[in-house]
Amino acid sequence: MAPQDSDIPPFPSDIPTADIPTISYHDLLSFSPPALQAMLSATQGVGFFFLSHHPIDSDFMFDLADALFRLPLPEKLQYDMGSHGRYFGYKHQGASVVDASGTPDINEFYNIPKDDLLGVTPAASRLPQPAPIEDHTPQLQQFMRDAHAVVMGILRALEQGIGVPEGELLALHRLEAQSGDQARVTHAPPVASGRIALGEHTDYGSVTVLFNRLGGLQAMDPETREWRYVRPVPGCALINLGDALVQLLGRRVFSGLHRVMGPPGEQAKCSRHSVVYFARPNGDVPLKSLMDEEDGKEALTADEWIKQRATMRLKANFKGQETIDKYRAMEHARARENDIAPQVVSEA
Ligand SMILES: O=C(O)CCC(=O)C(=O)O
Ligand SMILES: [Fe+2]
Repeated sequence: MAPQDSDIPPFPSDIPTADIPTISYHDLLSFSPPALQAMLSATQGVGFFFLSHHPIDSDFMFDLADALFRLPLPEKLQYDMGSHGRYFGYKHQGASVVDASGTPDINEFYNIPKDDLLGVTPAASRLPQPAPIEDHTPQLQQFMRDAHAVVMGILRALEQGIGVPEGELLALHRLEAQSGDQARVTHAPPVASGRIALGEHTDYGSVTVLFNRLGGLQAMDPETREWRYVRPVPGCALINLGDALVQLLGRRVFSGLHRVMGPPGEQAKCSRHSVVYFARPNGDVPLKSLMDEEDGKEALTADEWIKQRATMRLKANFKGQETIDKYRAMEHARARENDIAPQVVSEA
């Protein structure tokens, strides 16, 4: 199935790639002014930054993904996310669409709930998990705690950089409170470089922590509106912000528009896994700006928002361009098209 690190063909050196800065986690934790400034420009521009010097071990998650996706399809379908009301479990290939005309996707993925793994959900309500997940429970718990801690570090740096009163964002993202946080593993079989494996989207939550070994991810350049491959940086996590956080911060930052294509060059021969931690606000948090006057509009809670966004691309709910347009404008590229400028952010 997916190749080991050592036998992955190199990412081609002759294709244009997205211009994504690398920022040290230590520098964000110490509020280094250049690091805060780099984070703000990235989250108001391309929407992504690489994070070096972080403590998260993601290697075992690639092995877990291999074991999980190798299970026979009928077994995976026992955990299908369509079978209960929560956005957790297995999404099979073709369950979502990648474009306005309804082309099916070629990614399968599996969402693992933070609340079930860390005991926030009462035992009787936890979802059953397949053996590869059960077998890795302690490591997964550690992965979730470490990824969540890194997200808290990023949120603290954003508070500092944007001028949110200290602790306000952190209080809405408590590890021990109910939320839609999840770890995700994905799998795409070898696909030609020009084919879309996962359609263009912004993430729904607060902060996404992504690990890639193979190319395939593309980010939209907000200036040129062109898609650019993201070259994975070994040892770094790739960070982007989601629409829930954009709303909490009154659009002072944006979520990066991205999609997954067949990997470039020689890498197109390989099966591809990615590993993700999606951090979201606690479920009952209303998604309205923490920093602006009340506009009197009823705000959705984080749980309501995630549910709407997460299910919009499932084939059963998808109504073409109408569905895509309804959830637009949190991302920079689209915001520019609609002439929404980022709000001014205080110098870090
Ligand atoms: O596979 C990747 O590199 C990105 C996956 C992604 O964008 C997602 O799962 O939301
Ligand atoms: Fe994504």
